[in-house]
Amino acid sequence: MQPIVSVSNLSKIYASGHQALKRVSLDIAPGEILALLGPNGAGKTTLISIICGIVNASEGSVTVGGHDIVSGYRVTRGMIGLVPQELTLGAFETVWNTVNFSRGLFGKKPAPDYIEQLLKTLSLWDKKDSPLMALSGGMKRRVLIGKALSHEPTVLFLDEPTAGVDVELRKDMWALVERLRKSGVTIILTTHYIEEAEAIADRVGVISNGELLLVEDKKALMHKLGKRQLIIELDAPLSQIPETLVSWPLELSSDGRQLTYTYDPLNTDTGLSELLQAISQSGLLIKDLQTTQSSLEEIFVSLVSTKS
Ligand SMILES: Nc1ncnc2c1ncn2[C@@H]1O[C@H](COP(=O)(O)OP(=O)(O)OP(=O)(O)O)[C@@H](O)[C@H]1O
Repeated sequence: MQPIVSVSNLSKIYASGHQALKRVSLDIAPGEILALLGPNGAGKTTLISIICGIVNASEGSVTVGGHDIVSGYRVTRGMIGLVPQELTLGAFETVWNTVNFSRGLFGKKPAPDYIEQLLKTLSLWDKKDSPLMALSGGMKRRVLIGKALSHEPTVLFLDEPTAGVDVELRKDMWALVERLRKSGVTIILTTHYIEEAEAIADRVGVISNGELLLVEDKKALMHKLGKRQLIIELDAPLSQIPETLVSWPLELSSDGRQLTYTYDPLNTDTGLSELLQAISQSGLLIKDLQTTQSSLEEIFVSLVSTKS
């Protein structure tokens, strides 16, 4: 399938001499949710800003829907909706007027039915006549999304959509992103929150120091890089690991009640059966067993730290 957004060898050196992007290449498939994950200053906003035509690239090229973003700026900008990081809204205008006005800026004919549907999707319909200053922070964020979607773009960029938002609202936002995807919009979001990428993305891109370290299917990434641990809770505490088990890479907890065995779930031979047999042969009684999978956060931290 042809990518909806294609970024090729993109570099950006700001006038200050700072290189914010280093030869980034990335294809985004129609209808996917891609999360760009990276620490402060990694280059996420710079990447989005170039694709949206707000910042010029120093090198490389980008196409949106097959059109070059420089020579075909009007077409590509019309295909894109951008929700910026900051809340930049007037105070006295109503929700209805704000969103309709944004549509007009793209030279689109009024479409009250579409805007009504959009405001309903965003749970803003009952606020359509409210002035923006009367809205909560979460509602204002949704108005920004409404503005970004007012001209019916096919690609939506969300720059840190849930920064500074409480947990409940964050979950609402995730549900909203899923609803938007179902309506056929491709979504690219930047985030510092690993759990956000874990919760909603199909693919995850990790940016650090202007470099795209990887872009991978979220599940495959967690599967590939994730280690699993078997935690064995013992019936009685141990002061040390018994002789018969010292050849196993086991860790004993400080209270002597837990043994932890770390293994690679992708290995055909995880050693689990043999380990459990050896434990039973050594006379230890097992009270409980549990396994844990390392999270995207651990994977992310280890990736970024090995590269810096
Ligand atoms: N106009 C500019 N002039 C000079 N340097 C800039 C400019 N804009 C951004 N930078 C620098 O480029 C780097 C990347 O910034 P960018 O805003 O793209 O990062 P980010 O990943 O979006 O960070 P954050 O998560 O904090 O928003 C940073 O070091 C930043 O200071």
